Amino acid sequence: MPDEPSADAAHETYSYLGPAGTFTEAALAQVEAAAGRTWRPVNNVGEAFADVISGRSIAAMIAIENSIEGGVSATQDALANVPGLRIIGEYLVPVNFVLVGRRGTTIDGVKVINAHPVAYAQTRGWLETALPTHGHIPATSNVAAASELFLSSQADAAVAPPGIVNHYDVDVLAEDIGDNPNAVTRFVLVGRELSIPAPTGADKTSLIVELPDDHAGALLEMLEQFSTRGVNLSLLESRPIGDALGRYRFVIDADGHILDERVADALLGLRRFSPQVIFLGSYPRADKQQIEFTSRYDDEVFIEARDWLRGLVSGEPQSAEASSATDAVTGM
Ligand SMILES: O=C(O)C(=O)C[C@]1(C(=O)O)C=C[C@@H](O)C=C1
Repeated sequence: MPDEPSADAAHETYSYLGPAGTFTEAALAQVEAAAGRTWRPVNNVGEAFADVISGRSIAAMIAIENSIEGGVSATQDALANVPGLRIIGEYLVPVNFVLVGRRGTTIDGVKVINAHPVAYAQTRGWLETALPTHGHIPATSNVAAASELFLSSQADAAVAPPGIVNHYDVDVLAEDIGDNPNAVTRFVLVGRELSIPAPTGADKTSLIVELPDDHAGALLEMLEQFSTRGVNLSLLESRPIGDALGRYRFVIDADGHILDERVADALLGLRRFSPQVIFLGSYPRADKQQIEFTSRYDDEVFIEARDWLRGLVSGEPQSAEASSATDAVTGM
């Protein structure tokens, strides 16, 4: 089987949305373990995840959220539908864009533009003002948008990362065309490794959760699983499940790590409540911001409460000193 990658080769390979020069490649450049390894450019999220599942690559770097456009739906849907994937790290890349054309193109001659849909959404305001009658052809990545200008593309120009001039012989027709100069894209490194990185105190847990049969308050009940354990959410997005109109799953990022008692307890609550909970991983936050929560959700409070229950069940006499787990732990 000539196509079968050797275990060593897979161990050496990281997949990313290519070709070279994409923002995804810039995210992969932040991964220390990927330095000096093979970087395999792919055309879409499905191909990247197939590499990981088949063992061709040890991990894949994938865009998951943009500060302007929101969640990258192709990634969220693939994470919901491809079993066996785990997020092992997150990375942030500031994004801004230029408009480029083949040598000699002038901006007045631009009628049709190649652009990745997420990049197009981030430059739409500028394009609608500068080129109000333009047409748009979607591209598989920002760099592919520019490279296609040299194939049989109908487009006159492309939305691309500023570094594109290092890869292709193009004229820059306009700079800084992003609608928001502070735009950032969040990327995740996805692997198959089921062991969970140790907690750092600045972690995130990603989940996909379905609601039980349609009933009033179901979404509120799901959110209560977090709020009653003092767990803050940094992302909550709905995506259609796809089997019928009006059925949604929820993509969730919760502050904390599965080894934090309050997060583990929220997961137990979700598991009892929801017909499907997909655990995508607990991993260090890119911004390294420590998670803050009130002391009544400390690990020790959960542990003391469990010990108390165990004591009751095994017939131990109750201590009169503290009346609740929080009091016992905080000495209040
Ligand atoms: O085309 C690229 O450069 C990418 O890395 C892909 C991608 C994305 O998939 O969202 C990444 C960042 C930008 O926000 C737009 C496109």
